[in-house]
Amino acid sequence: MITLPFSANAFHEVAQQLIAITAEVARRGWTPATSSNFSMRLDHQHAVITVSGRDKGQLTEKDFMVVDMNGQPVASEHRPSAETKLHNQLYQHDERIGCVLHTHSHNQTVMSRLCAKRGHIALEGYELLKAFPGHHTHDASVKLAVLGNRQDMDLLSCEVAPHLKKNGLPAYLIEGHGLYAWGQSAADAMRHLEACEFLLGVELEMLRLQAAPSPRS
Ligand SMILES: CSCCC(=O)C(=O)COP(=O)(O)O
Ligand SMILES: [Zn+2]
Repeated sequence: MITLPFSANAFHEVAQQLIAITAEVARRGWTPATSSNFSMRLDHQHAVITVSGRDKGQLTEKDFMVVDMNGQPVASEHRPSAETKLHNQLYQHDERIGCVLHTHSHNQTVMSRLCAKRGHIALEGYELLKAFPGHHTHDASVKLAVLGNRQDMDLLSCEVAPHLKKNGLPAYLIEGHGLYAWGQSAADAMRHLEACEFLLGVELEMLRLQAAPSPRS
């Protein structure tokens, strides 16, 4: 009998939670063309993450695997997500982080390109800011960081590191790429992802309306 260095029951439970969330995220169209990746902390030393290259709208338990906190596969022949390093960076940054969701929605991609030079998107005056931890009023201004994209995950994680030190929103955008959002639980991470997606959609709509000729002119 093979002894696994993690609990098979815990893997099953975590994979089922991720399957439910990813099916919903994919249904909303935020995971085109096999993009996106999803993970949850399994225990102190392990995380469950999507296998690289899978259609994220069709995930079953076979599309998840376990990695250690250095991103090495554990008891799996599969290749973990190409972006495993960014997930592990978050788990190592804060022991309380339990789930990381990465998506490539239309709104995330367009807004990341429009705001890349500024390096952030200011979100102000929205009741939905209260979806983020520590925010109790619409009357606030928070910055969603927009980081430069890189193919080298070591370099990309270096872009991310200063953002994590600032203790800002539990999310960041990568230019022309997509959004990372996280939380203590899968539900928290999903709430943060949904709030970012909604607010980016509203900001994009406002930019469109400001650019359009007014109906009276
Ligand atoms: C086809 S999208 C390019 C890779 C990417 O950005 C992504 O999110 C999916 O990569 P993975 O290795 O996790 O499937
Ligand atoms: Zn990606």
